[in-house]
Amino acid sequence: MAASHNTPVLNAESLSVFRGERLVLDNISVSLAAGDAVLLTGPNGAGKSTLLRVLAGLRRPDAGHLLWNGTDILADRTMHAAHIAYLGHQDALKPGLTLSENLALFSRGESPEDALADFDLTHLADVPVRLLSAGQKRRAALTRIIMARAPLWLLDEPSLGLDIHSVGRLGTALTRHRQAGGIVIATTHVPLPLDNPRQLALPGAPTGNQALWEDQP
Ligand SMILES: Nc1ncnc2c1ncn2[C@@H]1O[C@H](COP(=O)(O)OP(=O)(O)OP(=O)(O)O)[C@@H](O)[C@H]1O
Repeated sequence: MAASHNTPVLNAESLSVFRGERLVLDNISVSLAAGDAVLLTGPNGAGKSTLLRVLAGLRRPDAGHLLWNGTDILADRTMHAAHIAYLGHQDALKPGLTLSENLALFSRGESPEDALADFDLTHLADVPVRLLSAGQKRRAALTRIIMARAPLWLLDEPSLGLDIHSVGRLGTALTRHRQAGGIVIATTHVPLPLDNPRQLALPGAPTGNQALWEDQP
């Protein structure tokens, strides 16, 4: 079943974020409407994952505004959580549960069969996730994204560890999501199977004192 969304619009306006004492994101603005896709690129440490986490409402920006259909995301992060499907570097699966059991945790009432088939995982449905390979786990995490039925996909290096066939399946899922009115924002260091994405290139760290780091969520 295709997702259907009411012409969502995401506006990020003049976002700035410090990590430790370093300004990682400096006055970043981006606006996306239904069907849009943006690739976040830039060198290691440029702030791509940080920006995704801010867009997901998982981290508060130090300056700027974040609006979903004109409403401040930070005013109601629980509400925003229903709009997003977030794929981080970790696959966020419970290793002791089977693939089906994991997906049941994210299901909004529908069976996982179609989403499992989308990533050729049907034959692994009853296998505990701890026994899956890295690429199989990544495919499982992408299956979870599909099952979230959320309009805004925030994907941190979604093709990491995928074989060529799975990259093709990812492309199909991305296209279908956009055709249904969804939005995709993805970080990547490699080409992704996305038609006509816009690109937001983050410049990366200036050379300078990096000894000011402190651990932050
Ligand atoms: N927990 C943390 N506490 C403080 N600073 C952090 C923390 N995690 C990351 N940083 C810093 O924030 C900056 C941006 O990191 P981020 O992970 O967003 O970069 P990235 O562009 O996604 O990098 P990569 O391409 O390596 O995945 C880096 O300089 C990093 O050192």
